[in-house]
Amino acid sequence: MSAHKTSTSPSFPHSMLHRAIYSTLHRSPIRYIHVKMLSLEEQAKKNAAYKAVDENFPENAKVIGVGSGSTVVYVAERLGQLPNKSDFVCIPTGFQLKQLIISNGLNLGSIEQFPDVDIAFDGADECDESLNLIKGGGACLFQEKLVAGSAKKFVVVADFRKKSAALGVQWTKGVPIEIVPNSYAKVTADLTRMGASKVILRQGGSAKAGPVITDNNNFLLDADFGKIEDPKLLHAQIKALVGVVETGLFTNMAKKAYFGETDGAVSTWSA
Ligand SMILES: O=C[C@H](O)[C@H](O)[C@H](O)COP(=O)(O)O
Repeated sequence: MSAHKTSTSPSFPHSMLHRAIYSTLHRSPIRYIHVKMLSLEEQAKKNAAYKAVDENFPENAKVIGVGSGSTVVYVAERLGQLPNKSDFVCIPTGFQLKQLIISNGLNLGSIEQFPDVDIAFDGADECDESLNLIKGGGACLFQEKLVAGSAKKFVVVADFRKKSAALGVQWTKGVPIEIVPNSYAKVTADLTRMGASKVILRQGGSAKAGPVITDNNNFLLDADFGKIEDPKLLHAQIKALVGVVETGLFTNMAKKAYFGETDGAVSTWSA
């Protein structure tokens, strides 16, 4: 399935913004003004998120799914600016968004209370032109799939770095796989037999000694399969392993993807 692509002019070109602020500062007697500048990547995330919300928020929507990561921060921000924000509830996909929903003055709900989601917005670690995704770089893949799978429409928001010719090409950390903790040795061996060149039990690094624990009290494996020719088949094979809760391969789920570009434009891919 080939994707339909569009690109729109920037509504607020990044370089123009920089030039305007630079010249204002140099003409001003007050030289030391604190200006919050977004990096190119952050501005791209924000542009994509704002446009995705503006173009897709359904009229009279009551239940909105909001995923996890650094890009959906701007989705929550935009939702919080809507004049009708008291008319809908937002369903988070993890602890991070629960807090952001509250801090943006939005109504917080749960997927147990509201299993029929009108639309879900979420980021991605990698997206191909058929809108297959790798997700889970932030350890939230299970609840993300639960919410996206409950939504009438699933829209991806990302910056230019996430576009890829095929999964496993741009994102080289491996496919995130959520597993029941005591199955990690068995599932690691299974994945290696299936052809993974490297399987890593994700660690908390300097923030935590030992493995990352997901919001569902599970572990994560990152399994490197190189370039993934058939994401749907690979997902089915991994999912069939005893111990696997969910994979970070999202296939046939997203309807549209918004990418913030380096020049301030937003391009889209459609399924
Ligand atoms: O588990 C995390 C999620 O799948 C994120 O949506 C994904 O990692 C993308 O995050 P970001 O928007 O920070 O690139």
